[in-house]
Amino acid sequence: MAFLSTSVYVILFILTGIYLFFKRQFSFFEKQNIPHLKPSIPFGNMKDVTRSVHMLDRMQEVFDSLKKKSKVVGFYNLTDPVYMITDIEMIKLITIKDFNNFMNRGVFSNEEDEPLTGHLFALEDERWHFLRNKLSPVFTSGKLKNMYLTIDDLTKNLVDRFDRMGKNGETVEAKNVAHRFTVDIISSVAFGVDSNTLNDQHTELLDIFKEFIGGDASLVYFFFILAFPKLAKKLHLRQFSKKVSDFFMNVVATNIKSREDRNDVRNDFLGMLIQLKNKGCIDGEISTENKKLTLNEVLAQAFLFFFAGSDTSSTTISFALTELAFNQEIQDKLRAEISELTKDSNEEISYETLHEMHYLNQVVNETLRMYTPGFAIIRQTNEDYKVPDSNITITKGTQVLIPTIGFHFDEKYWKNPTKFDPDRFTQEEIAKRPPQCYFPFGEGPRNCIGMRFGLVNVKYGLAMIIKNFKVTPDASIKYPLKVDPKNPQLEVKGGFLLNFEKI
Ligand code: HEM
Repeated sequence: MAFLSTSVYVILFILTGIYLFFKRQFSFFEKQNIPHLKPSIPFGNMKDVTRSVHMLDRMQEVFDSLKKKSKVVGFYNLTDPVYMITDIEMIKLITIKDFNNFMNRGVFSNEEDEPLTGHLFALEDERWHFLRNKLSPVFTSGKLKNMYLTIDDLTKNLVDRFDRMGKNGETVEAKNVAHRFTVDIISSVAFGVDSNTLNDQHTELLDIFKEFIGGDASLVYFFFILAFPKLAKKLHLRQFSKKVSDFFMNVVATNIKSREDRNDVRNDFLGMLIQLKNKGCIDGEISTENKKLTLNEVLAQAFLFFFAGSDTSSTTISFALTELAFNQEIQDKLRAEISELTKDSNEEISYETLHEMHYLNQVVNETLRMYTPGFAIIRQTNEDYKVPDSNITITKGTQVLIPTIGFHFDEKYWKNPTKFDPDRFTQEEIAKRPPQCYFPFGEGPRNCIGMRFGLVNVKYGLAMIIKNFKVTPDASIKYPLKVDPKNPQLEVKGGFLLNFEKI
């Protein structure tokens, strides 16, 4: 009997402790008098996210409900309070003017246990600064031009693949093919591996990618690590499974060694990373700091390029193709531009010609407005930050979230924002808007380092497909397109099912 009553006390004690913990966590914004949506125990503002609501839609909902109340509002990522920005002037302050206070993202990194987490996206302060300086020359347009031949070859494989599937009368899941295309490009230039997944070879890379993204169980794990990076590090949690880490470390380290043994010097990403490891600078670049990269630093960056670059680019291609399938007049106009600019060049698309395709640029910009793969930007404060012209102070060490998707659909800047309309991106229309309302690649010194490379992949892939095929939607796709809430990336519910008829 005495044992029973002790157990009841222990249970009551634990339950009271849990209740007080949630109460304290969820009073954060109330105490600061910052507007927020009521959190629910235990998920905060993340209730139903990954089940019936996509994270992107939840951010949009919070942004739309609170944007008129304050330029900074509250959002509970599970129990972790995060400040959400709803004002474009604040974007400029956080990402550019007061960058030194918002240099970091405060995301998980644990190089000791897991060297691959020492990548540019996660690194902080001086380590980030050092690597960003070292890596920036890798992404200049001159270097990109050197890699264009690789992209060119693989784009032809992409057309062949669609052609084969089209001839068989198959409806194609476009993301599956577009993802193989971007995986082939990035594994070639970042790892030195000719993966050829477009021709169904080396598909273990695709399996590893799936494992990296994970299923439902790992999504909860993913959000836990995102919300509590310091605790996750203390608990020695891994961000990637050992299988994923071992695979990449082995593949890339083996290719580095093989290139070094053969004295095989190339100008692709891996080649330049090897130069940074062995000499501390890239051939032909002037560097004030010749400190070299370690092997682990090189492996972590190659790993990041693969994951940051392949899915973002293939998602953009897939949404663009699907919108073009539903908007035939836009597709025809785009095809006319491509045909006009390639008629004197044996139908080839050179690097220079690609950059002359202004309507293609508009189509891609509009796709990235509506279907932004990086639908929010994260920063973390180093010090308390007083928000100008307000009573709000952003507390030191908390994260700040800039919901890109909220601004990309804000009627203040975009008329009829749910309509796919590339004409929003003519020079005249761009000049009518404040530039800060559109930022698919982030903003400021910590923006996307791979933007040029990503855009070339997307544009070249799209141009070659539209030049060669008439794309139509499968009857099963619903329009307007809805993203699948169960998928952490942006995917159409049911898949990007399209038909490709050779022209
Ligand atoms: C359509 C394609 C892409 C989109 C939409 C995209 C978007 C983004 C966004 C929104 C960020 C965060 C920026 C910020 O916080 O201000 C980012 C960061 C980053 N992206 Fe991309 N990205 C794309 C392609 C690529 C490619 C191809 C690579 C590399 C090969 C790449 C490498 C990176 C890296 C390394 C960072 C972290 C930069 C830093 O913290 O200094 N991305 N990207």
